[in-house]
Amino acid sequence: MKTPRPNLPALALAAGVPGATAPEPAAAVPARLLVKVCGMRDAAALAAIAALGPDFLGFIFAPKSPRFVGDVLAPELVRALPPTIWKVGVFVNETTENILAMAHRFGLAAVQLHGKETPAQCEELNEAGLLVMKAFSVGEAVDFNALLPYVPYCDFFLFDTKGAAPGGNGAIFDWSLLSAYNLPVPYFLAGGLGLEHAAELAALHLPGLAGVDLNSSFETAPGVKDAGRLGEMLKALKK
Ligand SMILES: O=C(O)c1ccccc1NCC(=O)[C@H](O)[C@H](O)COP(=O)(O)O
Repeated sequence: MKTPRPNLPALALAAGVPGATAPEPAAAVPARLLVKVCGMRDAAALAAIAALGPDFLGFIFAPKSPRFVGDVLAPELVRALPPTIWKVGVFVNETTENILAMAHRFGLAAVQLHGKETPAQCEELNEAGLLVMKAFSVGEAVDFNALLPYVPYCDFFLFDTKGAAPGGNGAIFDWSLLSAYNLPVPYFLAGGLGLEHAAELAALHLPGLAGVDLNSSFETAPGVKDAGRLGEMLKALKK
């Protein structure tokens, strides 16, 4: 059974995706940054954070991460989240078979590939009906040409700070590196984003920027998100 996908046209419009069409004027959302809260692991906070209305919630299925879902979070809790929120499984160099099994078990509508996944694997997952986000680590420079083979199979890219771990390093990178972005895939900005960046992010204009990814800066412990601080951030970003 396919997991129902939230309203992609409305999200695409919000993100300024080229060629996105309005589903109905009433359903169109004002232009604003999409928000993904990543690394959800704490059952106690899940409902409170979902109630804040993030566009995407990320669940990490990389065993080495301190935010690894493992057996900590019951699949039913994830499946029961409102259908308006995209449930994203975050994977690092996982097989397509295992990704699809987890997507089915947790009712995931989207996958974020945070390792060395190939365009062919993105294509397989896209053909399986999942929204595909491919993450790329950013150091001193970005070679956008290297991303070209991924363009046909990805709904979003995600640019994250290069660090010791594949993700969740809690450090920002030089966002001005993205001012030369010229590909048709919208992207999320990730890496160490915190409340202190809210005003700058709300005013940020970068080609292709669709949303922001929030993670370790909003935690009291790895995987334990602070709903109060996240609420403040969402409010600031939606102004
Ligand atoms: O967060 C993790 O532990 C993680 C581990 C392995 C792969 C990906 C991971 N996170 C994916 C994300 O999208 C994070 O939100 C992103 O890396 C930014 O995290 P942070 O720097 O903590 O804001």
